[in-house]
Amino acid sequence: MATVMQKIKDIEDEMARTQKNKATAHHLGLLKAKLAKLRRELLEPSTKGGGGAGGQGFDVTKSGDARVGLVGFPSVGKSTLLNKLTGTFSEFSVNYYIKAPMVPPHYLKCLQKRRFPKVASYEFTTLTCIPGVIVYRGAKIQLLDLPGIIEGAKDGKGRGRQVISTARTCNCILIVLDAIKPITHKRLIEKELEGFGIRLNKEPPNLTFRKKDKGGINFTSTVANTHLDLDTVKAICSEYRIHNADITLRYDASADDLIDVIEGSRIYMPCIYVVNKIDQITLEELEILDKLPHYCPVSAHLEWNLDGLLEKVWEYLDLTRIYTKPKGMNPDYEDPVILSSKKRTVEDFCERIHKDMLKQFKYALEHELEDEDVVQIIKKGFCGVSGDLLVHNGVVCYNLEKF
Ligand SMILES: Nc1nc2c(ncn2[C@@H]2O[C@H](COP(=O)(O)OP(=O)(O)OP(=O)(O)O)[C@@H](O)[C@H]2O)c(=O)[nH]1
Ligand SMILES: [K+]
Ligand SMILES: [Mg+2]
Repeated sequence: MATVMQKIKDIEDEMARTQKNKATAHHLGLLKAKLAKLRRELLEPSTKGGGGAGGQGFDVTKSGDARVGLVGFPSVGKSTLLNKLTGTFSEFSVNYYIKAPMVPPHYLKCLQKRRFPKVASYEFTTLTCIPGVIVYRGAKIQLLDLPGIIEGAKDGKGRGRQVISTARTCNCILIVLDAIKPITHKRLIEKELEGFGIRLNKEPPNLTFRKKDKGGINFTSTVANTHLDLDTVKAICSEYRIHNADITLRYDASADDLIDVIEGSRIYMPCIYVVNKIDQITLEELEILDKLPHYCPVSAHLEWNLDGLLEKVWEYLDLTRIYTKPKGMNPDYEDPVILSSKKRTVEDFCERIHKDMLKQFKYALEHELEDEDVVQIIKKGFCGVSGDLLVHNGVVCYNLEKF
């Protein structure tokens, strides 16, 4: 019997042979669905087809407000970059904690155990996942240096699957590229991540897919669509043994988008292409790189543009800083509470600082907080305090005192 790997290869070959046109669209859709199913099979730890590390990532405790993973081919400079970022920005980095008066004990513990990844000219210098932490604009950002991956990583080559499984747990991925290596490397790494269900710099498909008991496949679209027709949609659904469903597109979705929705478990993640070793290229080449979307050229070794990179990471993480203001004191601008921009209601804020606090609020929980808002928490007694919302010069106060 053909292995899963062989089946995947056969389908990929057939897709490459098949000309793309209206007549073959539904057949290609079917092949894509088959491929997605086989890839999932490969990733499930229980199946025999994949071998290797299954869907398990490295065992590194998540810490801080956000996690950023460095992914790339061997020897592109991932470890150099991590060392420089956590070393150069010492006022933001681990040293900060040692000087800071209120070092959370678990951070101290992880600092004492801290290792710096080894840098060397040979490939596969880093064989495990090495975490580092920086503090940037008050946010604790965990950086993960990951072993180099090679083509075929998602299918079990090298430590690739472990690397990509770990990448799935990140809030942002840095694909590190070598400025003097072929540009095709970018596409190869993207393919490896995509094969593992990671979608880069992409919003979740804006389409609804609702299974039902009867009525067949009902396909509607609110916009003109160029990729999907009823035949293709039916072919994809039949591959998943779905015979009754309502599908509504609100944009020009592709067969892959529909498959992503049916498969579920896709992760939509911001990604920055960090082109390293720009000390090796000409100014003209650098100017071209600088204009490409999502690119950030750096030289880790010479520490060029590392501040630019951090700024971009900050932008892509899209975090919201909320300062707290103890009663009768100035807001604490040193140690903000960090929220994701997608989860930043007062309720989310309370949940972050204390689960119990949530019970004490009755009002204002739905209010969305803005970056650099100040929140004053005034607690009184233990009983059901409720809140009055005051917004004053961009300062948000929850005045609970009068209750
Ligand atoms: N010229 C130049 N060389 C660099 C730069 N950054 C890293 N290097 C060199 O590239 C080589 C590989 O660096 P590493 O940091 O070990 O690369 P890596 O991606 O962690 O490699 P693996 O762990 O093996 O996957 C080393 O010889 C570094 O000195 C840079 O900005 N410019
Ligand atoms: K190396
Ligand atoms: Mg390394």
